[in-house]
Amino acid sequence: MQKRRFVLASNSSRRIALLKLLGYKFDIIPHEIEEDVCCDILPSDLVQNLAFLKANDVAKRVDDAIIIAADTIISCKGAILGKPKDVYDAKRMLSMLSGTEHDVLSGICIINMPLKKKLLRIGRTYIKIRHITEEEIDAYIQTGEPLDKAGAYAIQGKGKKFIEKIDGSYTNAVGLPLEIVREMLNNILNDTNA
Ligand SMILES: Cc1cn([C@H]2C[C@H](O)[C@@H](COP(=O)(O)OP(=O)(O)OP(=O)(O)O)O2)c(=O)[nH]c1=O
Repeated sequence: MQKRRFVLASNSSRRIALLKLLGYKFDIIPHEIEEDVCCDILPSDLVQNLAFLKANDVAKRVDDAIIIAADTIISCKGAILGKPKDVYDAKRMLSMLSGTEHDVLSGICIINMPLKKKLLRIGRTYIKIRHITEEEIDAYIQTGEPLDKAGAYAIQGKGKKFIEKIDGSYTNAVGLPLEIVREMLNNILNDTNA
């Protein structure tokens, strides 16, 4: 049987670390997509579309492989939050999220190039954030942690102190729902033609 090559289309150190936990050997080829978090689309459609664009971007640059990509956004009171543009945007996001509840959505796309098949799934985690004072927001932004995270916080980092409640997959909030990815990869490996 032809040896399958797995590729993670990501630059995220968190996604790389999470995928390693599943025990698969994989190459890392960062996508080159400019993510545009627009608001005239359902959050669930947006996050899956972005995950597909990332996987498809790398699929154009490799021979037959199984490509995994993901995208994570925050959906809060009708607003969609991606990564902050700058420290001011990070402050806007954290002020909006302070004292509220919201969903973290991660879209997963796996392209099985040998079979020309595409799998799309979505993970959803409910998060409740306590009230955060302006001084705490400014101090948190100073750490730099918020600047490359959707919603300008990291549940797995210094941002954990703001989290009042988590309902659902922790790894989904970090950016790669392992339960879902494991199931998708098992489906692909069980696919007799793969
Ligand atoms: C909500 C939340 C997001 N994040 C991260 C996950 C993602 O890396 C990032 C959202 O940005 P994404 O655009 O999903 O991903 P990325 O640009 O970091 O990486 P790539 O597109 O190359 O795969 O926010 C956390 O690390 N912790 C959290 O609690």
